Amino acid sequence: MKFVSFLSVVVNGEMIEYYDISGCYILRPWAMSIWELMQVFFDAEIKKMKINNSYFPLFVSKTVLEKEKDHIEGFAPEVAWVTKSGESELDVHIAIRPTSETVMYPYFSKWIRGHRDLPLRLNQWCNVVRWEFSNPTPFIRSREFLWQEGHTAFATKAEADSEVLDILELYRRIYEEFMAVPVIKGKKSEHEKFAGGLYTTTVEAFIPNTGRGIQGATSHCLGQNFAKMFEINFENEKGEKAMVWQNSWAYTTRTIGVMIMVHGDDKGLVLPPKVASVQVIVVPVPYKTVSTETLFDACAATVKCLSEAGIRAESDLRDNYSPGWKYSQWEMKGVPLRLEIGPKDLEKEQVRAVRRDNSEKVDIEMKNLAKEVKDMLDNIQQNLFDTAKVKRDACIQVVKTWDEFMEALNQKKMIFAPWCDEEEVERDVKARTKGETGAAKTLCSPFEQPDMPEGTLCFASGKPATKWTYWGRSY
Ligand SMILES: O=C(C[C@H]1NCCC[C@H]1O)Cn1cnc2c(c1=O)CCCC2
Ligand SMILES: [Mg+2]
Repeated sequence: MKFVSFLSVVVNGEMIEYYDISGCYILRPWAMSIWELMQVFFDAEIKKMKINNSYFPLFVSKTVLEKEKDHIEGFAPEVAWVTKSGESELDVHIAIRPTSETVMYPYFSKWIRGHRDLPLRLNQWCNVVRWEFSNPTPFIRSREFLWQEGHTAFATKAEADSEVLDILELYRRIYEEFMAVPVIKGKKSEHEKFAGGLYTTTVEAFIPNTGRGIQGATSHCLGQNFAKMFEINFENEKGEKAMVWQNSWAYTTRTIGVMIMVHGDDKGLVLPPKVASVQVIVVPVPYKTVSTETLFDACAATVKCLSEAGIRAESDLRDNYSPGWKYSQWEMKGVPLRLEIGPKDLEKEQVRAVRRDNSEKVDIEMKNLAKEVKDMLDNIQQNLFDTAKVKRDACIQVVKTWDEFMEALNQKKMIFAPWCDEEEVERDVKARTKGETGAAKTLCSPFEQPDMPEGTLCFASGKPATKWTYWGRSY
């Protein structure tokens, strides 16, 4: 899907309404229902891990936000401030949270005294504000977005390291099992990681149409950096004073934008069944040989049968639109499966099923309806993932030299290259590839590392390569 059609599809598909403040968007039910379906899964999973939801204030005072310079300095321009209430100036300016480390951690320090207070594991579902200036895009880059942010504290590094990967697996599942989007699990480079942390793990997606990588979600080990900053100590079993080991992790409404870009086609949105609030739309095809009432009753019975089988089905009985008009509207909205019911179908006690992913048409006997539709929805979910994976894999290009790298970059590839893992070299690649379409950067070093033959040299520096790393232009 071309980028320009992305902007029109999210509006025509009734997901987004533009708002009069740039970079802010209205999430209409067609989008909010996707967010909620993912939230149901993720919230249940973190509850199984004994992680508790909480809610911290939206506002953070200037003094607290700027407690640690290096945490905030790179981001300062993005922070939105409240400076007045009514006509009177606030003596202490108040920031709107762009993330909640500085909001939460003074209280982590207060609540964590002994090892029995650990692990402390909190999550919050909320909005954050980052007043970005680069091209605002619904879901992908907005000045306010919804996310969940997890913040956890442990007595040992081993526990933190383990949770980082548990959460990253949940993010992989969100993309691959719900959004049908293939992702690569890996570690961010020193240059790309969250500067306040020890290391960042990520699930990286790729958009074949634009040839850009996109960070899907991140799970950071913060080490003891914030514990030092906020004096989050505890008395360990030996009675010694020790600093906690912390993680923080988030996924955002950006996930919806990635799903749209990967699956959308020239007819509009294509929703994977797992995240479709309407999985099946039943459309009557009126004809003079049969009464509208009979037809509508058949549609209602079909919806009832599917709903009782746990399938999210609706019927479109509007009498002011033709079947054809309805077909293109529900295709634009990306409903995975359409069932048409006309006089012939009634006679033969069947329905005409039309798949949104590959436009296949097949007749289904009414008596097997629920089972056949369920199998078809599962097949659509799997087919969307398989198709996306084939497309994404076709974009991956292994390179060994700078020239091969530049050629692949200009062919909008997701580049896999042996790298010396030196930060200076990454900075240099960024500088050498700067252009109006953005510089190349590391996307991640995958956990699954192919073997590195003895003597392999870094594509950019010619030094001995130590890591296979994905590179590309990104969002
Ligand atoms: O937010 C994080 C790290 C972390 N925050 C909590 C959830 C996980 C992870 O995103 C990094 N970060 C990004 N963006 C900004 C900040 C920032 O710390 C601070 C202020 C302005 C913008
Ligand atoms: Mg940012």
